[in-house]
Amino acid sequence: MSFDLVLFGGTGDLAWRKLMPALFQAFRHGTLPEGGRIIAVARDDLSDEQYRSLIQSRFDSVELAKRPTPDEFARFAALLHYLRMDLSKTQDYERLAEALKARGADSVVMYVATAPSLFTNVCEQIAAVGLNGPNTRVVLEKPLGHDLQSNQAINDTLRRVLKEEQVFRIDHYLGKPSVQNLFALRFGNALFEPLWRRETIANIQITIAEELGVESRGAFYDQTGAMRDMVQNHALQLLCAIGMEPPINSSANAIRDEKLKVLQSLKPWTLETIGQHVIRGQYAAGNHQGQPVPGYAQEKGVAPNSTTETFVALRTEISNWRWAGVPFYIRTGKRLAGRDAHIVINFRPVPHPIFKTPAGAANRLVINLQPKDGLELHLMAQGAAQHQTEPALSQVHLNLDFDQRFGTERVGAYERLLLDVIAGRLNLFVRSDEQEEAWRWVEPILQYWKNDPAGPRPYPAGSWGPRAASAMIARDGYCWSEEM
Ligand SMILES: NC(=O)C1=CN([C@@H]2O[C@H](COP(=O)(O)OP(=O)(O)OC[C@H]3O[C@@H](n4cnc5c(N)ncnc54)[C@H](OP(=O)(O)O)[C@@H]3O)[C@@H](O)[C@H]2O)C=CC1
Ligand SMILES: O=C1O[C@H](COP(=O)(O)O)[C@@H](O)[C@H](O)[C@H]1O
Repeated sequence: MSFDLVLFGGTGDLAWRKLMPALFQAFRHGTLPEGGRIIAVARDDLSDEQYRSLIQSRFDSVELAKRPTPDEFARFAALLHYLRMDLSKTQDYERLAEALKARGADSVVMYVATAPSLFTNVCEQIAAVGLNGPNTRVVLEKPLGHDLQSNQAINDTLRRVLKEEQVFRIDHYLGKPSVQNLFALRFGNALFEPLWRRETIANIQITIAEELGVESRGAFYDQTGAMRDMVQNHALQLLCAIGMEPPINSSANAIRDEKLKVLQSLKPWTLETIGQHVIRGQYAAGNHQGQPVPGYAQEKGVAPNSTTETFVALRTEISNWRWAGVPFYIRTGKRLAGRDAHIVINFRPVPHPIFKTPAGAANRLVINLQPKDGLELHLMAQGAAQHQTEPALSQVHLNLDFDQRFGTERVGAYERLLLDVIAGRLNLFVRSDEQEEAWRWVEPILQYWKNDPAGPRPYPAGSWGPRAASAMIARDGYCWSEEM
């Protein structure tokens, strides 16, 4: 099957850091279909050879195991081409159309890795030159819009020029092997299903902690913040994977239908619940791996008086029969104490204890997403022979390490997602209604913050966020995983 992959934004940060390394890995693994052509598009005046040299030099900063040998790069480079285009100019799309139509590949993937402000224009222009036929797939990066209204406007444009099944909205968390294992855990095993409900589960915690700050993306991030950057998409997708009903089959729409229902069932916000259950923070100067680091407001591209949040912790509920009354906590932030994404399922304690147990002890399933990838099941056990009249139990855990079991060379998120787009598989992409529902749910919080003079709470870089996040969960009688 021949394909053309047009990479709008071919000289940008995402293309260098994520997409090219992922395409090379697919090439190395022999999974990139034969007969492919990758056409990078940007405004610089470059020849194919100059573009290939640029890409080759960028591979020097890729970890050694993922770096091509000269021979591998020479073969990979033969797929790379460059087309100079200004995406705001109609006439430039004619040249693209000529290049693509002359070849007539079986499928054409348009990966729009440029500023979000160009998304709708690119899609309209593609259609205007007749490149929106059934063999075209358009990949759109996040963020798709800034709020519900702008997201709906983008989706309206997309609907006018493309069919929903031609649109691949990326959420790269769905491409992570650890997140796919979450679906495998729930829907490939019968063991947990009877326990996966309000009667047995006390609360669920989703943490996506980042150790890094905003790096070189300060100007972008300052307009975005953690709610739009991480909660509206990645964190809510994880919540859907945990909370959804088993889909009727593994088709994209069956999975998306169930995720949509979870989003529609999220407890609506009131001013009172936002005030009590949503904590926003911003990192102040602190430490990163023993070295002092500046606060967020001192980062390049960030306004010195910025009120953008770099941390969010919140409590919500899924209002349906399975989950009514079970708190779901979400927490994400930059410059936290470690890079650690995991989900904790805290089961209820035994109803009638006959053993002495550590305070607050109960079964717990920890789903490690990154950097560890695996499962930990925490159980109670009696250790060495006991002579007390009242036997005491301690906590032990079964530990399943997927990196050890399957190796760390598993297909990475962008590699998997790119291969899926080329093959036309939509399962790991987000449908417009899901995305709109997620925006609808975060919207009242964004509005509330606009009028909240208090601003985000400072937290020292290298900590676990503002103390108010611990106080919020403590009001329910629980604590975050690192305090357990
Ligand atoms: N970088 C990241 O880690 C992530 C990025 N994203 C999203 O990916 C997208 C790209 O981000 P990123 O790579 O960081 O952005 P960059 O600013 O680094 O790159 C933008 C790219 O678009 C090109 N471009 C901009 N304007 C035009 C134009 N008018 N005509 C032709 N090309 C143009 C630029 O080339 P030139 O200006 O030379 O023409 C460049 O290649 C954004 O939507 C971002 O939100 C999402 C998740 C993570
Ligand atoms: O989408 C984004 O994700 C990254 C975190 O991704 P990860 O795969 O490294 O966990 C985040 O740093 C970035 O701000 C956000 O735009």
